[in-house]
Amino acid sequence: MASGNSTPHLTVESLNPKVLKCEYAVRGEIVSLAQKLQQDLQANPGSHPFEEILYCNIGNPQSLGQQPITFFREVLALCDHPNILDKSETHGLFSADSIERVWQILDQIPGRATGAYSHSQGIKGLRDTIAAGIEARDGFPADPNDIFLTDGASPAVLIRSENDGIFCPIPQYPLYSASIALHGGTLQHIMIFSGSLYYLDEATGWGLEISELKKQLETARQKGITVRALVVINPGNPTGQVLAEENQRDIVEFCKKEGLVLLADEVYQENIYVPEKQFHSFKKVSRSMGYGDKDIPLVSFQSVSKGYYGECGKRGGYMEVTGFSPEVREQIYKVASVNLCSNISGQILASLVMSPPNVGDESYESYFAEKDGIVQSLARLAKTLEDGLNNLEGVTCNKAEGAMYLFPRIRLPNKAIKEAESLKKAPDAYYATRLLNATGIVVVPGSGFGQVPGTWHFRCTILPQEEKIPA
Ligand SMILES: Cc1ncc(COP(=O)(O)O)c(CN[C@@H]2CONC2=O)c1O
Repeated sequence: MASGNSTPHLTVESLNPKVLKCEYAVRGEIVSLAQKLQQDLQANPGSHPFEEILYCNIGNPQSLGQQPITFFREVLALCDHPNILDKSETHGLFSADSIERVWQILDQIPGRATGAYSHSQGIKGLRDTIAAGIEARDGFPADPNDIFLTDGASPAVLIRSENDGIFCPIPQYPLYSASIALHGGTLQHIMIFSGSLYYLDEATGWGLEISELKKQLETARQKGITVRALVVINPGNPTGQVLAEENQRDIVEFCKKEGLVLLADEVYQENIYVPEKQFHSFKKVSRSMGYGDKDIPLVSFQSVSKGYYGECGKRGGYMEVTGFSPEVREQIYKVASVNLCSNISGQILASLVMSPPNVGDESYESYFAEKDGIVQSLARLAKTLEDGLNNLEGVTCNKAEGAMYLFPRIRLPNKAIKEAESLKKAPDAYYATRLLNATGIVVVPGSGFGQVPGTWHFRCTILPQEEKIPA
């Protein structure tokens, strides 16, 4: 007898509250509205005061016309179809060094099968290549067994309970706040301490003041929160700053002294646009201070989604896990093994990103020309957009030293703020909605990243093709 109960078992109310608490502004309601406007334009051209939607909300370079790196794609294509490797036509279409690299990679894959599951940390030979690439970058040893290949830079955040805190920068990339919400921890914002609110000082280019970190840690402890890790995103998202090496040393010292795990998100390490800044990995900084594997727990994240490669959809990346006891390492491995392994194309791409063609290789000239062309274009875009935004009334914008975004501050008249409040919207979300409806440009409200109360921002990517930037 069918039960008379027609009440649906699964409702929003019965979902895991941690899921409801999780927010990710990069693809929030503004994007949903943009997709609706896009459908309008397709159905009724001329139905809005613009011809196209310009998605400046997400760091997705190839969706805006950036071309993939030829060498990387030649290797990926042949790895997935090795049957043509020996054909003469193939040698006419693919470079000798990409064919050579494919043989090397396939010899590292059991059964040469890119369709098979791999080791849960990723294919050992590819981890060897990545570790060698890290050593070449930093000048310090890297152990392939510390490398976990991942489907993108998805952090392994160590959370025990609601009273565990993770220090995240404000503004922060909402992957962290979302992940922490899902895992049930507390997001302990750097520079935000209860009572007197103090954030990263926009006027000093978003640097990390250690003195305030110390105060914040004290406040957290008084609230009974056990801060366990510090997330640093360098270059920064959404703020685009590149940390000075001195500042990095202070951060390492702070984590060492306070017993914090340092989570170094370095996915924009190849996105540096100003000559006065260079990328220094936190691994290199900590080792140059004499801190070895036994002295500081450090997890470094890299991704194939950013840099000059922009292979977001291939879902590749790694985390280098150092400084943990064998027992903790075992637990991290166990969690990684639950997902069996990351996708093989992403693994191959991660190894290519960390070991691209060298001077003298057949592909080097074309590889370097493509890479340099993309990085120089991004640098021009960052500067052009920064200047354009600073010329707008009521807008001020720090330069983007790196990464892929600008995070301008907008000064809104009280009338607009009142109107936003009446619509129960954050003023910068109201601004972003009005901007979208008027121009078709999609940006992310600053309230999705966190900001000093009473200040309003939005995040805009530097990714549209150069010819579109003047408009
Ligand atoms: C700082 C940072 N870390 C990690 C990631 C995750 O990257 P993958 O999972 O693709 O490796 C991103 C993606 N950036 C998002 C996506 O596009 N715009 C953003 O702000 C990021 O900006």
